[in-house]
Amino acid sequence: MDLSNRKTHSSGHSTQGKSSDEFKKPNNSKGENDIVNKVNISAALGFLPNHTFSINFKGIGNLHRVSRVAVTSKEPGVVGNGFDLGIKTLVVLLFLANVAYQFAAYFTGLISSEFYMVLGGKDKHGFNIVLGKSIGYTLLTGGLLTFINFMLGMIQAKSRMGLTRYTHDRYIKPKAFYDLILRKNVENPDQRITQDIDKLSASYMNVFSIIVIYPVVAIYYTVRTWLITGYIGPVSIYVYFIVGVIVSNLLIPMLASKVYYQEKSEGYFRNHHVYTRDNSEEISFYGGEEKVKNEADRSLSSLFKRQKAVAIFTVPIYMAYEFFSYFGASLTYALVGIPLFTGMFDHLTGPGELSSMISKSSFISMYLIYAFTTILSAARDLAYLVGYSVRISQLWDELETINEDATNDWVQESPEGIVEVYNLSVESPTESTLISDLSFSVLPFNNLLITGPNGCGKTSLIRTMKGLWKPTSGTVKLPYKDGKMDVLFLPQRVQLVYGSLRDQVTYPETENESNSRFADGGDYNQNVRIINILKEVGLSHLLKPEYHLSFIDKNDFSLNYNIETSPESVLDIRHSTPTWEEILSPGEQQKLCIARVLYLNPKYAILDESTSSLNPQAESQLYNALIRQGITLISISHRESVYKFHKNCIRFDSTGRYDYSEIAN
Ligand SMILES: Nc1ncnc2c1ncn2[C@@H]1O[C@H](COP(=O)(O)OP(=O)(O)OP(=O)(O)O)[C@@H](O)[C@H]1O
Repeated sequence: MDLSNRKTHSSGHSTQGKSSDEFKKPNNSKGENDIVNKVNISAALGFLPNHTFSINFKGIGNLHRVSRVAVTSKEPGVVGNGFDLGIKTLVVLLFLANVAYQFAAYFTGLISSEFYMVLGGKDKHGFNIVLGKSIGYTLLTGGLLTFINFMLGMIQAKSRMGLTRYTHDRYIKPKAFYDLILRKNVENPDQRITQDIDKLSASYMNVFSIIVIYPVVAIYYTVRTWLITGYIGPVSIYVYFIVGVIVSNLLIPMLASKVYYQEKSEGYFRNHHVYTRDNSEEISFYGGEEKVKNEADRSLSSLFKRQKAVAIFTVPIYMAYEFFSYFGASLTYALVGIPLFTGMFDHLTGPGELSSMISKSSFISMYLIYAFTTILSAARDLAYLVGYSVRISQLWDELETINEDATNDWVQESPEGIVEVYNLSVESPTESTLISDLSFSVLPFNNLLITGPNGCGKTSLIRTMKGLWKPTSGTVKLPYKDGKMDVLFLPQRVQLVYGSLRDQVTYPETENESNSRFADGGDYNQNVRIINILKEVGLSHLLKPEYHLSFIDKNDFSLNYNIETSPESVLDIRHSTPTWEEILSPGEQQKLCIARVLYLNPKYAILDESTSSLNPQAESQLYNALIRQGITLISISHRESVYKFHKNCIRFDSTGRYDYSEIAN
């Protein structure tokens, strides 16, 4: 039997195995590969899951839940379309291919005994037949393994797609991800969505097909071994594995904890370099290179110590692994000695008959060992799968809870179409009072300025008005148009989006919404509108092709025809990476956000420090543009320069009290 084939087959799932500690550590993709490689040496030892990942009914329930979502997903691409088979069909094909593989592996394994027979008997005709059979079986086994790996790849992609879309539908929606991140009950949701789902998808169908098929295979080869060696053969193989499991269970937890700490240090070390990259300009201005280098070196030294510990603790594991690998091979031949020396093979006298029987017997006991290895490694992988599905289910449970109580009934539609706040009291998540009993209303064109010391709760007020934070009491009434809030909230931190200049200005309007808004004049009107707005906010230089040429990817550029002659095509250049933050100054970024307000044209706009990076002249230009367009403004600002654009002012103190006054302009 060609062991390399069997290794290829098992590699489809064995690389998915993880140290239990990995589930606790921060996201670190390079480190994860390392840990997998290190722990993978356990596969041949037949590692059982260690105590942290005992498989219980609840865990299996989660796995069942996750699998059901993957298999029943109706996402395009997951269900069949044309020649593209659906996930359920692929799972059935995978199972059948695994069964077929068992037969092919059996006949391929016996071929060497047939070779011994024909070679021993110098049977040329027989040799040609066996050679032909050998080539045929090898092609069949190789073909089946390729097919199995292909099926696994397809199932992985499809189940990942189904699970991720299911999660996206619950996660990326109003309040859901905001509340999830605010509550902090489920850590690292991003890692669960991008990594855990992928890892789970990669192996669970394979693990199931193994767990369904291999016990039958193990029973079959146990009986065959028994018939050749008597009870002693299967018993010694069983004992061999029990010892292997015990040894591995003793050794792996020792290494796992060392690897966990190494991974943690690895994460810190990487963070230092991410920090250096993200703050390159600031570090250079401060001249902080030496300080930053010292920190990075300190982090490297800590990582080095932990890496050394892992290397030291790996020694006994490698020793055990090597011993068990070689001993397993010797054991199969030792077992063949039993029938040989007890006279069971004495009737074999023909040329090649004895060596053929030895080859056949050793193959059968070797396959029994292999079946055990596969079952045990699948059992270990199952424990990890349960771990992943528990993490994914936790995320779903939390999202379900959030989505069930995702009410913001304190925010209501104002019948008068104005902004009104009644007796609003707000606490921070740490339950300190920020605002008590606040009431005000903002009539159209009566712009309101909100000011007060840092941290007094100005942004928290607008969080509550948007429905993100639940107030301890009070209600908010806002104007609505076509069933949607007619108030645009511009957050303090600028958010630029992936995509073109057009996407920056039109965010968060969807393409369908733009299309219906500009249905009469088509794209042209939208283009004229965006170009005029960009000119109005002082960003007309972004409309020059030369401005983009130095930043765009050549491939992207080739998608944009007429760039030299048609200024509006400049709106659609997509940067290959999200470079808008890099290429625009903070002031330009704020101008782009105001351009958004002008484009979306809401009845009210709430601006949180939205002009803090602008010079007074640019600030005036933007405020005048907004006022000219008839948008009523509620501004949060510390700047004296904006007073003149407002009629009224709310000034908070740091105890939750406030003072409402008219601004004398
Ligand atoms: N997620 C949070 N968890 C705990 N405390 C928070 C959270 N968000 C805000 N706070 C606290 O609530 C208080 C009010 O914050 P808020 O952002 O409303 O201040 P602000 O008045 O807008 O300040 P600034 O003028 O500096 O922008 C602060 O003390 C802040 O630390």
